Amino acid sequence: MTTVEEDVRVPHRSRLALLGAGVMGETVLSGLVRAGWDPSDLVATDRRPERAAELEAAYGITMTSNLDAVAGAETVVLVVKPQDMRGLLAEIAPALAAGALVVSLAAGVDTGTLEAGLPAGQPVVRVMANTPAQVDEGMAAIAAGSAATGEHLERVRDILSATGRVAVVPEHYLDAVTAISGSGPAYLFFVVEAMIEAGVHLGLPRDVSTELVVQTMLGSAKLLRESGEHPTVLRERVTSPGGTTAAALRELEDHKVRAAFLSAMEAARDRSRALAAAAREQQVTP
Ligand SMILES: NC(=O)C1=CN([C@@H]2O[C@H](COP(=O)(O)OP(=O)(O)OC[C@H]3O[C@@H](n4cnc5c(N)ncnc54)[C@H](O)[C@@H]3O)[C@@H](O)[C@H]2O)C=CC1
Ligand SMILES: O=C(O)[C@@H]1CCC=N1
Repeated sequence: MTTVEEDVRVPHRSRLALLGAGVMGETVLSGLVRAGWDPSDLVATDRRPERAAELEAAYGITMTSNLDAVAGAETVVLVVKPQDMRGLLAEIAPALAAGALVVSLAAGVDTGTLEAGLPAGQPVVRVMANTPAQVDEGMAAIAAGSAATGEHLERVRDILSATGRVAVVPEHYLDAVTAISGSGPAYLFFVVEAMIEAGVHLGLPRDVSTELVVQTMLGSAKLLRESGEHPTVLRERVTSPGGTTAAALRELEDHKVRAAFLSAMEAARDRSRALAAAAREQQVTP
């Protein structure tokens, strides 16, 4: 890890500043604290004062203004919504230390758009993460902007690997990554919800149905990971000829559930592209 350079403007000498401490921002911050980062090496901001107070109390992290946070930070992590990125870049660009690494977790917003809102040559890394990082089982994909080096990618990998797995990918994969692993937890929770309701419909008490479904989801994920088998093989092992599973799967195929998943993920990919286009149109030069 490089050291923070001396800078007389610096009110907080942080290693990492995180701007936008909502759901995903807290996911990153809490993971770093769990991984043993000293809270005094972290500084964060949120434009909602009550949210800032909540995180300060929960993690002992200094919550400050965007400009204070950015000045002197060697890594600046942006976790605001894509629609709020333009304003945030314009606000922080004059205060960024030369060479500070800017990391964006926003869906859609590409590194070209980020770079256009920052001083020339500022290194940028774009990330797509997900909420299972809250239990250290996250999946993140990262891509370098034009001025980011291997050292910058390694720094981001270090930050994110505190809470799960990290893949380095070409940037043009990131809209698809967003559709699959970024939004993915929501699809799986949706399936869990549907199965719990089905259990209730079949006469199971809600708590029993919930326990059955959640453990089945967890066990199936663990079996997939630990066996290394293809999901088709694992599904076939459950599907006895003429049995109950085959009857259920036939209904899922008849209701075009597989095609619905494909359409859903195309819609997510297209929305990521639309967010990128909107962010590009909003872009301002510092
Ligand atoms: N929630 C998720 O599962 C995932 C979210 N993301 C991305 O993370 C970003 C944040 O999403 P969420 O955390 O879900 O949204 P959120 O709405 O929970 O958090 C955004 C936070 O940013 C704060 N904020 C907005 N403008 C600000 C500014 N100028 N300065 C300081 N704070 C500001 C808001 O007060 C809010 O607390 C989005 O760009 C989203 O695409 C990416 C992957 C997964
Ligand atoms: O729904 C969204 O736009 C964000 C990006 C991926 C997950 N949540």
